[in-house]
Amino acid sequence: MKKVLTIAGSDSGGGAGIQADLKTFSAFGVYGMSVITAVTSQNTLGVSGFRAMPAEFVGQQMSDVLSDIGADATKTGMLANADIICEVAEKIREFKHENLVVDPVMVATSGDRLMEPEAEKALKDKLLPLALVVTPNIAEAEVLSGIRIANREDVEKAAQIIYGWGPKGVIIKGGHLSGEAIDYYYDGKEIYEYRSPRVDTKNTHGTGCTFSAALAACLALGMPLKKAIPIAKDYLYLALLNADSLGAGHGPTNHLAGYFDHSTKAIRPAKGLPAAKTENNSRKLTGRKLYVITGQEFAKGRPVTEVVSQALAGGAGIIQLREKKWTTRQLVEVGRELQRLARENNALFIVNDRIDVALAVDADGVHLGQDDMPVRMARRVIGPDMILGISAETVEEALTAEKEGADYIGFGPVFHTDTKPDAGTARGLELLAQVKKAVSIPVYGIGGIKLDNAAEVLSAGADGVAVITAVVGADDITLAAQKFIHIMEGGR
Ligand SMILES: Cc1ncc(COP(=O)(O)OP(=O)(O)O)c(N)n1
Ligand SMILES: Cc1nc(C(=O)O)sc1CCOP(=O)(O)O
Ligand SMILES: [Mg+2]
Repeated sequence: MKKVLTIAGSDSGGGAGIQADLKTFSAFGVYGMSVITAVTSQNTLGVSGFRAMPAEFVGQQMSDVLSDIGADATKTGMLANADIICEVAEKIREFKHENLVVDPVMVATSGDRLMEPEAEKALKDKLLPLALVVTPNIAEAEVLSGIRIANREDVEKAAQIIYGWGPKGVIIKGGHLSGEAIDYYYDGKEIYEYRSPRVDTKNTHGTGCTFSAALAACLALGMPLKKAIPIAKDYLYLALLNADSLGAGHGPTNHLAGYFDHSTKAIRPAKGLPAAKTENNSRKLTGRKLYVITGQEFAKGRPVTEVVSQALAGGAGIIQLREKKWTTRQLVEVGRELQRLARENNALFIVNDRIDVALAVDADGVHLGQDDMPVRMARRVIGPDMILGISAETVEEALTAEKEGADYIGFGPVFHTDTKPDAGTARGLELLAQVKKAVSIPVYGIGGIKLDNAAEVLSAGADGVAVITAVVGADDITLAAQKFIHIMEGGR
């Protein structure tokens, strides 16, 4: 398991601090450890008081966990005073810890101070230079930068000033500004925006802790910051959306919203967690130029398993099970067999339309169209590691699919096809080229692709071709697949 350490204060109310961090770590499937800097006495209405730990005892906790268990990422939250900050910074340096998320906790949602004002200098001088990223909200960014923030321009200025204190990145969380919840990430060169719809709730206690803990968990899981930020943001969005009103004030968010559905009282499977694709998914497709899709009615009476075996023998890199008229039982039975055949041949196996079948047979991926489950929702259901292919016939559809979590685009119909009666008119090679330019995930051309036009499809930019009849309907399936590959590798 990846291991994540939080160095923060205990929240007796359970919604922020150490408690929020550990719940978040659990939701991301990482092993959570805690170094407690202070014990606060608080509930949803406010903080009635806190007792800080002696600084050297904070250091002792850090030494004990880091020398034995170690951590793939660490986050800091409430550090209470300058002595603790200096001690934490020293230990971070001693253990050469790089994946450090600093959440500069100064004031609670309730308005209560959680850090002595004199400690700000220690935070800037000692800890920020060690941070991979610092995650102030607007109020904290104002304190750290010394400027008032009212708009995006001010955010940029503040981010640059804070960057000057030494962190490798700055995320200013715009949740406290009005309108959409926009977070701004500054990497020293550019400002990136991450948007999510605003959740209308008073249950915002612990949002900063939760976001930074999610970020640390993602870093521990090996994601780069640019990838981790939208995932942490998505996780927080779901936690806010599913927050129950506990207590009379600002209630906590629902850290385990991805696991437990309060409306049905059902434990959700882990695959229901908010998830974003891994970078790796698209890379799994690299070099796989021939994508063969089944279609029993075009197979001249040969069983689908035989067709697929022959296509694999000819070098098909991806197989899709697409049988519109089959029962679920047929799909899972044959699906299981096709998955086995694909693995044996080092190919990928994708199921068309049916997420449930794809999950049931442990397929490598699922392919969905524009009328199927929305991409984000599908991604949540299948988890981060399964390949998600999405059909698109315009640049806009392709861009949206990519943004929402698709791993590849099936663009079509490139040419006229009778195989899919509802496919619409041919979209052409020019539009294919535009789609390819617009997205950074692989694009497969589909629809009416034959041996005599496959090379043009690749020249227009496609990463490969997806075909039904040209392979499934060929007299010699293996030979047809081999010829496609030969042509696409530059042969004639
Ligand atoms: C690789 C690939 N691209 C596109 C499609 C078409 O999917 P969809 O638009 O959902 O239509 P149906 O195939 O379900 O009729 C595909 N299957 N594969
Ligand atoms: C399944 C499918 N999807 C299409 C799309 O445009 O999205 S065209 C298509 C049929 C592809 O079959 P053939 O290779 O026989 O033309
Ligand atoms: Mg479909």
